[in-house]
Amino acid sequence: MKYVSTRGAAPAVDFEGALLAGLAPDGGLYMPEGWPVFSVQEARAIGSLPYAEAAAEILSHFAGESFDKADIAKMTAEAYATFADKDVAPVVPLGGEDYMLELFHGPTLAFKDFAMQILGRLYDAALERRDERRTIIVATSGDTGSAAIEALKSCLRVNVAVLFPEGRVSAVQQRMMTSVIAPNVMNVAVKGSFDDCQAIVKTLFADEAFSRGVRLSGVNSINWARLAAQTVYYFTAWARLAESGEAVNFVVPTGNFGDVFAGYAAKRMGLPIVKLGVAANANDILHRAIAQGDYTPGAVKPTASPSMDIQVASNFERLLFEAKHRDAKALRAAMEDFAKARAMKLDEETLAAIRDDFVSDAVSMEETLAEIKRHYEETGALIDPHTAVGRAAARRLRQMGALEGKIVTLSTAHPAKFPEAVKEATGQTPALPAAYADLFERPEKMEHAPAEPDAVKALMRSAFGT
Ligand SMILES: Cc1ncc(COP(=O)(O)O)c(C=O)c1O
Ligand SMILES: N[C@@H](CCOP(=O)(O)O)C(=O)O
Repeated sequence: MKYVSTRGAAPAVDFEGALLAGLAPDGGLYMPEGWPVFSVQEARAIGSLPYAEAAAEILSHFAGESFDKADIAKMTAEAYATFADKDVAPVVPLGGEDYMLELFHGPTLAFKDFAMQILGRLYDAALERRDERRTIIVATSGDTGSAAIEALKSCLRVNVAVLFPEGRVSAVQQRMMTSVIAPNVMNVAVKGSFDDCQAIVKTLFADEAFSRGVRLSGVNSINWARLAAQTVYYFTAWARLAESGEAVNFVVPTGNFGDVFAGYAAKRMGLPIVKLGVAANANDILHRAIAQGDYTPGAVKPTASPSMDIQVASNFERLLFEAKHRDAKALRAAMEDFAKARAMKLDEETLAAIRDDFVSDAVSMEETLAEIKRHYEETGALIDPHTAVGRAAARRLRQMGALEGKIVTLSTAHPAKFPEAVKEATGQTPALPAAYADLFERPEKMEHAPAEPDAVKALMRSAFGT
């Protein structure tokens, strides 16, 4: 299996090349040259396997010649043994045709662990056999950072620099990153938004001398291997629900458009999905893009669901690539115009292609808190604010008739990562799992930087001696 850049000006690479590169050298994102396609029977057989085996099956299709299936199976067995729930990604009925897919049972309590626990092991194996090192840069709005640190902190061949927006992640999220004190890990509190952090990452990739010098790599969802691993839970959830092979809907709380794009990939791989619901918070650029064709970022607004406080969503480029029939030249021009104008209007053909697969909604902060309260009163269970955005959107999309039949909402984080919002909504404080009981007694270590690439470069050079 080969991987091509969405901007068409970089050579195709194999899975290992895409994994270790993160971003393509032309600034584009790698995409599989073609989709592996399964019949409904095959999808059911894969989705009904124990989670780690389903993951090995799907990932081996993406990995091609890069990794042996047996090696991948060993990695997935180890990776998902770190999860607290025996089902790894349990599906919880909510009544009627509504379900929740719980994705927060991994070591850092958010869905990012599903892919990151695999990526750490793939990096280890690839760098060991190449006898190479990499410097990994991560932009985070709170969850990717801790998942990456947890997965990579004991990789001997990588250094990890994590950029997070100062004061814009929850206290638990921050501590889960900054309390890991290891020689190959550096946390940087950046004065700015997540978009500023993500823009610095892309600038450093584009800086050829720096990027080549430090052997830069990235494990944000720009990295195709992240999305490949995230397709798996769509298969296992569907197999549990669709007794007669019928199609179901998924509603996905969305920020960088990675998780919902993994759902789209699953659909392209033959999984019967009616629609994918994009649930945004007040940073509603993706809802405006899908509903009105207007992809124009505003200033990032702080909300009760901080991990989704994102305007420029990296993976939207992957969707545009597909919607424009993989016309990389046209997309490259569109992305260059977008970089200059900070606005993009989607043409009718592109919009129609997107609307074949997606519906969308945006949920305000008041609605998010009201949803946490409603869910608690109706079920006795606490949900985190990102999940609440998904549930509120799912209910509204059903009421409007935009979604019919079974709806699975992705529950993307543990409520204890966002105790302030949950308490405000319900008066209850969700308890952190035992592994984090002393989180606030642990020492913290972090650097501080303005939202400037040169400042981050200097910190990376001094921390890692590169
Ligand atoms: C808890 C949580 N939910 C939802 C999202 C949105 O996921 P994505 O960025 O893949 O759209 C994120 C991060 O972005 C997150 O951390
Ligand atoms: N919500 C994310 C933002 C980065 O997303 P990614 O999926 O591209 O890594 C976070 O928690 O950091």
